[in-house]
Amino acid sequence: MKQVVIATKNKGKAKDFEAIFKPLDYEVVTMLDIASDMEIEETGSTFEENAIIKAETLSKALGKIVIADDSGLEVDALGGEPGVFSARYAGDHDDEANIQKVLEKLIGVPDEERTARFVCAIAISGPDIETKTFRGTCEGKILHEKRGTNGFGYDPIFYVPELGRTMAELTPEEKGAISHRGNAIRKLTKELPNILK
Ligand SMILES: O=c1[nH]c(=O)c2ncn([C@@H]3O[C@H](COP(=O)(O)OP(=O)(O)OP(=O)(O)O)[C@@H](O)[C@H]3O)c2[nH]1
Ligand SMILES: [Mg+2]
Repeated sequence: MKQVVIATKNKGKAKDFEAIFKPLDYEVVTMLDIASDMEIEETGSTFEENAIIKAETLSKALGKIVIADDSGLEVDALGGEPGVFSARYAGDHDDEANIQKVLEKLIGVPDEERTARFVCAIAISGPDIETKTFRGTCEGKILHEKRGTNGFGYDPIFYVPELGRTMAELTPEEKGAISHRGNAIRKLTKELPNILK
């Protein structure tokens, strides 16, 4: 089976990528499998900058084509926070603390003003290709409490109006069909023949 290497250590993202790439006959390999000791500092101020840092760093280390994902939640009533700091908003990769911080900051904010979006920047980098990025988004609303147990991060408080469910109430395949990550990857796969030529 063909392999796709993803510069991530996030198990939740890895599952999302598997749901999207398996139907395309790709095996997903992540840093958890091949570079678990490697730390990549995310010093960028945009999702795109961080995705490029991750893709280029791992690609140079492996000498292979690598895809990276930098993503996060933008809450309108919080001026776009947590944004690029989504993974470390309250505690480093502490999903529960991060969720509670968003919910506390939104106390008193009425439903119609709880609009938000997930953003995902995918970067692809490789020895013989020019680094490129693709952005996918997914619009939704922040609930007052958690619902559902699938997914990761802020999924339990992110309500998708068109589906009447939170991201954490979707299967990985349902999430991939509408998510920021799925949308960014679909843009990438459309361009892949031009990138790899
Ligand atoms: O509910 C969510 N559903 C999603 O689909 C999603 N995508 C991103 N996020 C949040 O944004 C951070 C990314 O930060 P991030 O891009 O730096 O990734 P990360 O540090 O977790 O892993 P890595 O890929 O950098 O190794 C994550 O940790 C989450 O808090 C999501 N939350
Ligand atoms: Mg990260």
